[in-house]
Amino acid sequence: MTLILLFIVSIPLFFLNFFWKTIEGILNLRKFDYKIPGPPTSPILGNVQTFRNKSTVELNQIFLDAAEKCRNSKSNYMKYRILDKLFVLPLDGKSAAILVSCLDEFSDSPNPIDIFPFIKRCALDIICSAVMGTKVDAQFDHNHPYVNAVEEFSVLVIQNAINPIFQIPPLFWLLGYQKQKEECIKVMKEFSMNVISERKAALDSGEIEKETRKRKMNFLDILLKESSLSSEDVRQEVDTFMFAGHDTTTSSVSWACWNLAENPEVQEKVYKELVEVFGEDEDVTYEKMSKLEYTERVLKESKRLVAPVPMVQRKLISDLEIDGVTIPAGANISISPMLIHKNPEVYPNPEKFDPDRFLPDEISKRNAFDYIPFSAGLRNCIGQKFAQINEKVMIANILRNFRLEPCGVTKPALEPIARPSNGVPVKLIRR
Ligand code: HEM
Repeated sequence: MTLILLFIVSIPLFFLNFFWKTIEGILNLRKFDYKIPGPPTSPILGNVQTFRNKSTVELNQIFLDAAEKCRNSKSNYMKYRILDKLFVLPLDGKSAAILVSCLDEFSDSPNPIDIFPFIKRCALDIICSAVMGTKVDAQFDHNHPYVNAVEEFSVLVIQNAINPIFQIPPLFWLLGYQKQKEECIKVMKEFSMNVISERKAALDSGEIEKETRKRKMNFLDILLKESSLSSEDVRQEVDTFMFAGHDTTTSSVSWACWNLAENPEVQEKVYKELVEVFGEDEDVTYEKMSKLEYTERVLKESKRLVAPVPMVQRKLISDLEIDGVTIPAGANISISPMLIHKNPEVYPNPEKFDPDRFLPDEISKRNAFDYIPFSAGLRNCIGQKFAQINEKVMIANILRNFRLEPCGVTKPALEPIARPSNGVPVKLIRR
């Protein structure tokens, strides 16, 4: 009898324990509710109704937790030094060339092909070799355990951000997602840890020469040189770069392809520029990339039209007054590059795709904060130079080989990274 009683009492306690964090979070948020103008919030549910299928308060929390962790990381300062080095890595023209050969199979087919997964696997290959100095060959080996784990985990993170059901730990667990998440993390951790240990051993034994002028170092080598970092610190940094780098680049290149497909006259101008700069020479060099001025404007305009990171989050450390409304210190706020980029006072006819908005004269008329695809301030994107050069390499390879024709419709999904909801459905016409 006592056992049964104990069992009955323990069930609500068990659930209260699971829910406590959620309840605490809601109570904390409600402290600020009444001071902030905007859609009314209901008890317990808060803004869930308003944000359902759009963005969520939970989404904010995920970003805030990540930012908090990063802020406390001891290698934070170091990242800024690494940035320059990451930029001078040899260009990865090989991965982009593989992308072309993978797409070639579908060229001139009467059926449309979604090129989004191809771009994603190429971005993963590029980032893996730049960050870890290793190959996962995602473009060939679609069943590579690391690649599968990264993809599965990304889906779970997105679901976690947009689906309030995922915020209820017992449900998350009961539906089997917790186990799936843990397995993905295990595979990813083991993979990066193995790469780190092997690289460390090779560096220590002299099998791979330490920093030399001949061999440009990858991100992992630079981290391993920092004696203050434990292997776990290094792993966390590597994983951050992997995750911050590959989905964002995928989104950006995908939208550039889509916008080019939808704007054939712009696409032809890019192709003309590529022919002028490359001629018959296949080699991808920094010099050639710097000459692709029109292509650069196209990529910038594409990130204006669809910001790959639609929102960034901050926690206010002091009161902030905007237009006579005070937002109190401690509030979580979202800043939306997506909305800022569509301000008609700054960008007339904002839905129009017009790369000439990024001619030097036009840029000089605007405030620097009118265009923030990589965010702004101290915590802006650390990989932006690296990202921009790789975007160019991928677009140059695709467009030199294919003409893109749009098929169907695709829209930015309201997720932490603006994935095209319907992929990038195009016809590939061989040049
Ligand atoms: C087109 C591609 C990319 C876009 C649009 C993009 C955009 C962003 C944005 C908006 C942030 C948030 C900053 C904030 O909270 O204010 C960010 C952070 C970050 N990005 Fe990128 N990113 C891209 C590619 C990359 C790449 C390729 C890497 C690594 C090689 C990278 C590494 C990072 C890191 C480490 C952070 C966190 C910085 C910090 O917290 O100090 N990103 N990125």
